[in-house]
Amino acid sequence: MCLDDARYALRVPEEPDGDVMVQASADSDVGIWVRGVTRRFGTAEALRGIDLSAPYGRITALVGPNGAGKTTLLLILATLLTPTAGQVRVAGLDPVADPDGVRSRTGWMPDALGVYEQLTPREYLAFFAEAYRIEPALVADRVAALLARVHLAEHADQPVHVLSRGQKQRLGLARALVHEPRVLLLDEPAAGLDPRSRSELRDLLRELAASGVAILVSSHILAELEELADRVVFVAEGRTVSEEEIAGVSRFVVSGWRVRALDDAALATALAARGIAPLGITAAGSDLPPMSDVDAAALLASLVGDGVPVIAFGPIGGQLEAAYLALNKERR
Ligand SMILES: Nc1ncnc2c1ncn2[C@@H]1O[C@H](COP(=O)(O)OP(=O)(O)OP(=O)(O)O)[C@@H](O)[C@H]1O
Repeated sequence: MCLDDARYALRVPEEPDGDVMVQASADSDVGIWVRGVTRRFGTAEALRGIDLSAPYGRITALVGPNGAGKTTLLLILATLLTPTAGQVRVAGLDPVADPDGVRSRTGWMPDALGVYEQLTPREYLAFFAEAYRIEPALVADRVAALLARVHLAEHADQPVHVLSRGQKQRLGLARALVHEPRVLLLDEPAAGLDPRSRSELRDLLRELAASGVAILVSSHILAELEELADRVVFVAEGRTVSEEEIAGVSRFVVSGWRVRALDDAALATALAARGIAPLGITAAGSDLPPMSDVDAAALLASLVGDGVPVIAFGPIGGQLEAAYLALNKERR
């Protein structure tokens, strides 16, 4: 078990399940609200000015290169680090002034989960439920429901050390949910998960968002975040570079579009007739030069209208990846 995990669970408020008034604030309609946050470690500036919002009911992706400050920010939101300057509200509360209040409303899943290897998943979750002061009569049912929800019911009574990495990851998610948080912070939650587990994680996070939870998730797997998230916050060198709706990131597409058809010859003929020369042709499809969303939509419609059996048409590398690369290019 890592120290942060123990500190996090054990410093919880006296009555997290009670009707605690959420501190009124202009920003209490968003789960997470961050303005001008900086954090220094000695002379190193890990965060130099982060702004972001993560609304309730939505999944916000935190995207940035190695060392951008994502984990530092998540630790601040989880009350495990204090900011050097700036304002932070999590579930309407200030993590520095009211860390216990924030912890009672926040689920935190770090990238490397420390677990008590000798406990079983059932015992492990019951331990955290107790640490969060869940009503004892409710613990067994809540733990059983969580184990089923993360597909660990059949391993519920084996020691944690026999679980695979992916199964431990799912146990970590169950732990983050044990006190039914309103805000969920996930650092690289899909690391170590196989494709099926990733898709189940996606479904579970979508369900939680639909029930009103504000979710902030960092990951390097952009294609996956693109399917999962509603919004994205790009960070680099400790600063927010851009905050976007996923639906709007297509405006960043710079690297071109990829089209694939069941009939390669028909596609080649149709493109040539429109004066479009592919930049390259691979098994993945024909790579076309950059064009606007509107032009891409018109081209797709006209190819389909002419009977070309198109089976895929989209930005090369995915919209989020294209936006990420475009932003990095702008910055250079
Ligand atoms: N305790 C610390 N002491 C000194 N520097 C630190 C400390 N923690 C983080 N940093 C520095 O702060 C910067 C941001 O680190 P952070 O771990 O937040 O980045 P990240 O975006 O999560 O990176 P990654 O994607 O690689 O996990 C890095 O330059 C890192 O070296």
